[in-house]
Amino acid sequence: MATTNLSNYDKATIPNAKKFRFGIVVSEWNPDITENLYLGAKEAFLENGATEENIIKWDVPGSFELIYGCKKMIETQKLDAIIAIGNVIQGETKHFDFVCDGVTQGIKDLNIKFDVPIIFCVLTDNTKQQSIDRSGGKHGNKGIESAIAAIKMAALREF
Ligand SMILES: Nc1c(NC[C@H](O)[C@H](O)[C@H](O)CO)[nH]c(=O)[nH]c1=O
Ligand SMILES: CC(=O)[C@@H](O)COP(=O)(O)O
Repeated sequence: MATTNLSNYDKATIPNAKKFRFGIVVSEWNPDITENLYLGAKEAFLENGATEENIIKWDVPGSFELIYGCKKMIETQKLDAIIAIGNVIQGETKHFDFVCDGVTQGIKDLNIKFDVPIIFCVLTDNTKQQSIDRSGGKHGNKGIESAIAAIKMAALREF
């Protein structure tokens, strides 16, 4: 099955992020993965003109808590876009299915309810290796891709 890697982007096609303020909510489950996703996103923001003081990071216990964390961030911070970062890896039970579906639906609902785009950067993988490959490995870094999406959506939000 094809795996799309958008981590290598043409900077000339990305709006300058200097005037935007971004939030990043990061799940503490699988921190080796989520921290790499966060660092990829932060570096991409900075590379495209964002400033350190305009990148707000909050940590939450797990991917399911990304929903409340993003909601609270929207309600208390003045932001142009948010990235929700998590990594859910299949275990022995159906809990994987419920966490993945719950966070997907929750983030979708927030995108509908509020006027701040939330980018879905939750890796939902069968194996740890799949997560490694997508957080700075052979399939790129989904954190970078999410930051580019956040910049584009922040620009779109201005219309
Ligand atoms: N198994 C994983 C979880 N599970 C925890 C849930 O996200 C949540 O924190 C708990 O159900 C309490 O509400 N979370 C991940 O992010 N990744 C996993 O692999
Ligand atoms: C996605 C999860 O919550 C999962 O990693 C927990 O593992 P298990 O299904 O073996 O309890």
